[in-house]
Amino acid sequence: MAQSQSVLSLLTSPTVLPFFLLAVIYAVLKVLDRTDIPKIKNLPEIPGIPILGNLHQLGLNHAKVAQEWSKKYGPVFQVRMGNRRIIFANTFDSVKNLWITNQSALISRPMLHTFHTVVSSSEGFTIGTSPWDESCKVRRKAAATALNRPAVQSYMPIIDYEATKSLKEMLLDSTDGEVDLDPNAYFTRYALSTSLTLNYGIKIEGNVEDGMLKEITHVERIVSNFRSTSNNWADYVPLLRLKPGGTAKPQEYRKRRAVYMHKLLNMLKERIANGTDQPCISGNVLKDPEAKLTDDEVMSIGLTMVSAGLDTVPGNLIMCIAYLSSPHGQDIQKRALAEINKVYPNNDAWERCLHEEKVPYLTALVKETLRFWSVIPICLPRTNTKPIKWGDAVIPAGTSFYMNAYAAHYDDTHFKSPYDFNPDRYVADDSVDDAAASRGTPHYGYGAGSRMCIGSHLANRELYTAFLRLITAFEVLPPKDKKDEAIMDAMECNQYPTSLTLDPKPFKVGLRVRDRAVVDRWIQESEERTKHL
Ligand code: HEM
Repeated sequence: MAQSQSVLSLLTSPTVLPFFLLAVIYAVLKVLDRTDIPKIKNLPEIPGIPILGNLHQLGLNHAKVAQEWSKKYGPVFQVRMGNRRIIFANTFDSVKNLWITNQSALISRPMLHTFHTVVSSSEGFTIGTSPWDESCKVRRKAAATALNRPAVQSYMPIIDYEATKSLKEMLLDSTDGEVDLDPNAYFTRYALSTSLTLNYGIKIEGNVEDGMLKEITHVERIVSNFRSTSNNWADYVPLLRLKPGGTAKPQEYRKRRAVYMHKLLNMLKERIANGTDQPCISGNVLKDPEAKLTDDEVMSIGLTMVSAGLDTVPGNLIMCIAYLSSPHGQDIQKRALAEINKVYPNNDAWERCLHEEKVPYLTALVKETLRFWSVIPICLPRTNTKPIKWGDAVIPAGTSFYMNAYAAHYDDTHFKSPYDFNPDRYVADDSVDDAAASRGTPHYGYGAGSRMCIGSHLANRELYTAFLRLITAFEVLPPKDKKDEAIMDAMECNQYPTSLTLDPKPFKVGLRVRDRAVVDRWIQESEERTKHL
């Protein structure tokens, strides 16, 4: 006791105290400054500062800043985001090497504080946010089977119904081209209602003002921001988690999400009990005595289905429509219509597109949209379960990897004139210089490798059908008022550049119906075909 008192008085004596305090501060800084993975040898590192690392330098637009850094530091480099070491890959070939050549090692996902600990504390994780384990494997397999090519073909009546509903509403709301429209809400409903019908057999019955549509869209958008790799500094700097009230917003949105997720599942369970349910993915799992999925796993598939296509499908659709309204977009529409008419001279494309994808230029338009607009500029993060070699560097297991899909999509060593919107780059025609892009991996819009998007067949069919029907029904024109014009740049058009998925700034387009009588007939035929839904 006497000894510890004398140590205390020595430490607090005026000559020793300043040095003691400095030593304490140094020790605390050393602890706070530690990273999950030590500096990796033989891999360029972006110079940063203690504790924050490079977090502050990455600013509001990580994809752009990292793209700039890659010009000086090379395609792959390490950064420190607070206490995490992250590998950024920024070119087409470096992504291919890490994500595809090393796909068995790069199979897991890191956990981030805001999303995994706060937002997901009750309803669990989606498939796309789950680290790789037995449960993730089972859920991914169940969802992938329900979203494979033949399964998606059987869902085409739903896409027929939803595409018709949205285009009909746009036709009426634009009063035959007099009123310019923001296409966002129409295609958000298209994507969400399709996913809900597939998963729960429940569709959004109302128009674009529907309450459930608005609530799910708003909550999922905010939740997507909590998933963002750049939005939440508390994910990287643990000290910030102590900030009073810091988790209030994530918790509020967790609760709001829980309300509709449980409501949807309970509605389905009730319908199964009454024998009034429609065939659907969660229903199949709930009714299958062989299915070995727990209630939490069924909830996880539901969460995945609700959220996965909600920003991504409409983001691509509406930004392509934005482009079509531009002066160059007028030429693209003319070319697309000519190609459609060539394949379908009898005016039956509206119906035939449900069974086949026979217009290569439209398939190319879908691919170019996914590349050009890069709606997930920094792909969902990965972590490696085994060491990965990059040049002379060995990246240890457990390191986080961020794919800069935006930079890879605008990599001029892979794409000719990447800043031009040019569907022809994906038309398999040898006269086009980078037609090679149409073979192999065309783009990273759906990610790459072992945890690539499993909804890509569904999304491709949703995009192809909507584009074909839109272009055959309407001329997409610039808005009458210049201030309503969309911004034709994948980064500048984003109202929240820190969000995980592109959140387009509002804009409007004009829609002039090509032939009202023909479009009315197509709508009527679709409504007749899908009246059982
Ligand atoms: C145009 C629309 C879509 C885009 C651009 C898109 C994009 C992506 C991307 C970039 C990833 C991460 C892949 C990776 O890490 O390599 C992903 C994962 C995923 N997507 Fe999509 N997606 C779309 C639509 C959908 C739809 C409609 C569904 C299902 C209804 C879906 C289900 C999933 C799932 C389950 C994962 C996680 C896969 C895993 O972690 O193993 N996606 N998506």
